[in-house]
Amino acid sequence: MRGMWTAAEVRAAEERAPVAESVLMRRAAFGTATVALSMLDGRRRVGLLVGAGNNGGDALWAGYFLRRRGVRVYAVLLAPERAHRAGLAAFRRAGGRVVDLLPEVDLVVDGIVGLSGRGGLRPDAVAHVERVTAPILAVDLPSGLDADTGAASGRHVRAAVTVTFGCLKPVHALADCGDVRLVDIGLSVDSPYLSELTSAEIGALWPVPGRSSDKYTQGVTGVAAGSSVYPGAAVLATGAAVLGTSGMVRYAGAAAEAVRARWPEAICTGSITDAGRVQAWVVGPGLGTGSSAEAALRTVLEAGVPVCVDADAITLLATNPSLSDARDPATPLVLTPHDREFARLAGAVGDDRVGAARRAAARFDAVVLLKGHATVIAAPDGRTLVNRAGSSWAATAGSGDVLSGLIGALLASGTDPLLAAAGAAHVHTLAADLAASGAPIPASSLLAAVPDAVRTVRALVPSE
Ligand SMILES: NC(=O)C1=CN([C@@H]2O[C@H](COP(=O)(O)OP(=O)(O)OC[C@H]3O[C@@H](n4cnc5c(N)ncnc54)[C@H](O)[C@@H]3O)[C@@H](O)[C@H]2O)[C@@H](O)CC1
Ligand SMILES: [K+]
Repeated sequence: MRGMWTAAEVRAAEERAPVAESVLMRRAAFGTATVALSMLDGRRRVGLLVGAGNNGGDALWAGYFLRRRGVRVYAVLLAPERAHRAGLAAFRRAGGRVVDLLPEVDLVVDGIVGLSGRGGLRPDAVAHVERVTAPILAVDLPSGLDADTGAASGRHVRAAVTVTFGCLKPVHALADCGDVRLVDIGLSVDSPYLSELTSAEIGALWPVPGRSSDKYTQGVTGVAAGSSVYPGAAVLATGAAVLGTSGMVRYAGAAAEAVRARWPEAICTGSITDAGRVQAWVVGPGLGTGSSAEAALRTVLEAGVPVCVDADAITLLATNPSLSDARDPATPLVLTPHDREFARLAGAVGDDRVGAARRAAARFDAVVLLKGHATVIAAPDGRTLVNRAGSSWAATAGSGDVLSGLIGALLASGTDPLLAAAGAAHVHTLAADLAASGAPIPASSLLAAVPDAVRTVRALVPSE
């Protein structure tokens, strides 16, 4: 698990550190210089863009270390009177040159602004950044991005590599920071604000049958989805539940014929009340928002088993909040909104996607999976995970139906709801990458790649 901490948490850790800020800065700068040398690969000209604070200080000290390795280093000071004094003195002593405009260089170090950055790049910084043709190494984070939210409220630096210190920050998973390198500077931090599971961890949590397993061991997933207008959503969600685990799947709804034709292994009925026992329900994809859909949602919420509420069922919950009263508060709920569904349910997402998901998770006492290129998954107890997509191929019609089917299958297996949602999101994006391999794909191809994706993450699990 890779943890990420907010700017405030990093500052608190800095204050607790047993060494002075200047020592931390030199460690950070030495790490930056080391990464810069690896990027230079023998070339010898570096430019620094230096802002007003300690981020610029890191860059200047990195320039000092680079000078000691014989690199020619030029620095543009964006706020000369506020440039880090000790860093600038060391840089000059070592033979670094302060210039008005960067000459042609092999690498540019972005020390414009770091953890304290607010808003996008200022116009003077934009002018310097726009002239850059060399790869950019961002110090701590690409300037112009927000450390905690990854949001770009204006122009920002596009970094080939970001070098960060002590611990990762949310921006490193929520925005494009290029290749992120972490340098240990001896900070100690508590439990993370946001975490990302590794593929091997997803592989380890994925339910697989043991020697004594039967079709019930991994639970029975119920799928209440689809309608005569949208039978495809039912076929996709049921298929994902079928392929996600080796547990059994029951489908209940108006698309029973279509589901039976595609997935003979699913047990199909026309109504939820006839479906029999399940260990988790998926409700919503293609269900519609009429009275029968509302009745279906109410029935599964009353069933006393974990429920994944997706698509139309989210809209129903948003328009009729009293439906939540049907739920036994002890049973887990997973909500899987995209931004528009989230807005109906809990107000506009805004720039702070992690904060928005966390607030909604607390308010609805549910795991909230907020879809995006970086999908944020928040649990009511505050644990928050992020799943980064390797590509955007999963952004296609029907893709969400596959995701909710996978979540349902993991919930039925008894997996912790936060991990069920995060595990499903991970396998879902991986399946999209595997299926697409560089070309657009329909959701049915994504679905067909689910076994390959599960195999891929399972293969990474270290054998006992
Ligand atoms: N906190 C820590 O533990 C450590 C921090 N270090 C460095 O210190 C940095 C944080 O330094 P500071 O808190 O001095 O702040 P920054 O260097 O991030 O920002 C400095 C000042 O720039 C101004 N500013 C804000 N937004 C701006 C924008 N969009 N454009 C231009 N100027 C803007 C503000 O006046 C701000 O106080 C970190 O990102 C990291 O690089 C490292 O030296 C290692 C240790
Ligand atoms: K920076």
